[in-house]
Amino acid sequence: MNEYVIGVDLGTSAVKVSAMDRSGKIAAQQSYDYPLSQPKPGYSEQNPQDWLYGTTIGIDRMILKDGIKKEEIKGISFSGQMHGLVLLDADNQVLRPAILWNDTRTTKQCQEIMDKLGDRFVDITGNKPLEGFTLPKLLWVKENEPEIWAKAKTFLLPKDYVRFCMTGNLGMDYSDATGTVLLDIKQGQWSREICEVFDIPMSMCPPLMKSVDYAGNVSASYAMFSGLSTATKIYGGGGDNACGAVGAGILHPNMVMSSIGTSGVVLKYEENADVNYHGQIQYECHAIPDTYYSMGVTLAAGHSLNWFKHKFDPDEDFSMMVEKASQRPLGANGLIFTPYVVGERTPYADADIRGSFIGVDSMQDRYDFCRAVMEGITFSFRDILNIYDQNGQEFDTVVAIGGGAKSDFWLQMQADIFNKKVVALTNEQGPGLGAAMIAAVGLGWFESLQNCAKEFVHFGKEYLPKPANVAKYDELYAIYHQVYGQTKDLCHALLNFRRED
Ligand SMILES: Nc1ncnc2c1ncn2[C@@H]1O[C@H](COP(=O)(O)OP(=O)(O)O)[C@@H](O)[C@H]1O
Ligand SMILES: O=C(CO)[C@@H](O)[C@H](O)COP(=O)(O)O
Repeated sequence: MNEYVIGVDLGTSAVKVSAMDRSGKIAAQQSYDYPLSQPKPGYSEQNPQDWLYGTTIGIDRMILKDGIKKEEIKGISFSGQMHGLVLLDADNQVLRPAILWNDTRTTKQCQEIMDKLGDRFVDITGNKPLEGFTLPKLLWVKENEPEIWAKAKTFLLPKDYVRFCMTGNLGMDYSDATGTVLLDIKQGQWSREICEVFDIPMSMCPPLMKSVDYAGNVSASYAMFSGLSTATKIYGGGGDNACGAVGAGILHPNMVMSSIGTSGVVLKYEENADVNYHGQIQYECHAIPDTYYSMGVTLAAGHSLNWFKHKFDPDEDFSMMVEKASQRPLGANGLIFTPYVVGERTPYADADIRGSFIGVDSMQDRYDFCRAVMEGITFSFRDILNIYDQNGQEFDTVVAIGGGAKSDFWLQMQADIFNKKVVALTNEQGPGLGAAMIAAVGLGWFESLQNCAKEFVHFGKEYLPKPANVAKYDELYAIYHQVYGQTKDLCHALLNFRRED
């Protein structure tokens, strides 16, 4: 009989499920899209039931279409979009739509956190409070929806909700728990001090577990709903960037991951909890027990390109649009784009900044605009790499994952803009692969994630920087880098104008 582990990658645009055999070979992959609701500027919500249905349909399609037998599914684990707030009542029913990582309604609550705890907050959590994180969202609900807050008994993150529906057991792993900014990162416990200062009952915080910990078997009720077997074991899983790093083989400090998903991430493996970036970038527990990672986040990386495609080029296939953009000259005929279409996180923690096209000329066409969008997203990653440079952090290889890594052209652009070697995986599904690896280690197929990586992670093509392009991009980046400072006041004024309506 074949034996498989399934990695569930619960993304923002879709859930992607991957079944891997013991040798790390992909046996089947399915995905299922779900909607994102943005009812007001800065709001971003999803319905947790959509995640559950999407995941179940994805796994069922593997059984029905790809010939995977339910008895062959030995273990399942998760990679989840981080920070999103799922509130449950005393009967563990969902109280309101989930407020997602890219929702920026909580500027006031972030300010309140800094006013009350300041640097002490960064000491405890390793992070500054930013709009995307979970604690400010809890405080927002408490202040703005007191009737919902009164009923709230537990909070979970997106993938924890799906795991709960599968097993009937509540829990959260450390890698995702750091992203709530309620975890004391050095002690590895929920912070009593933060809970007390903000009057959050400790009982709302779910039990903590390691990513590779056993979380329960498929429950009888979920087996009935999904057709899965109750013999299948479920493991904790991790935040999508921790899982992406595992799946991308980022297991040493000399390697960096770049991920172009809905968000964009530049991530570095860190060996201990003491490295201090003073909240300039995020600091999180890794899915690998007792290790950490740091990362900077572009709020709208793939989302900017997706936005551009759907609004201005809806009928064209994604790959074709990108292919035509690759034929436009480097620098898109003098057009620069800043990807702040939903605000920004790193290096500018600014929920009210918005994107710009600078240098619009009547000779440019839509593919110049598309190319400028891709270049602008990649420049925003260079802004994050600069923070590592300023902190004296050295690395020589960038492993690229996410939907953006499907494009050869974008991978070469990353090498040219970063002036580093960029390596792709043979399969761009890094987070799903990381989640499957967590299940494989949980089941005892491998002693550690590092050992599993030797079998499961396969690097593909390498992209080396082309010196002529590096020089041109250096020149362009110097201009890009000024756009934030020069458009900030204008963007804030325009957003205030919208808010007056
Ligand atoms: N063929 C392609 N070439 C370049 N970028 C692509 C392509 N297909 C998708 N993308 C980008 O990848 C993004 C989705 O990445 P993905 O990792 O699947 O996101 P998430 O995990 O957040 O749901 C899209 O928004 C788009 O910008
Ligand atoms: O907010 C963060 C990390 O802090 C995001 O990276 C989310 O975790 C969403 O990821 P994708 O849907 O883009 O993969």
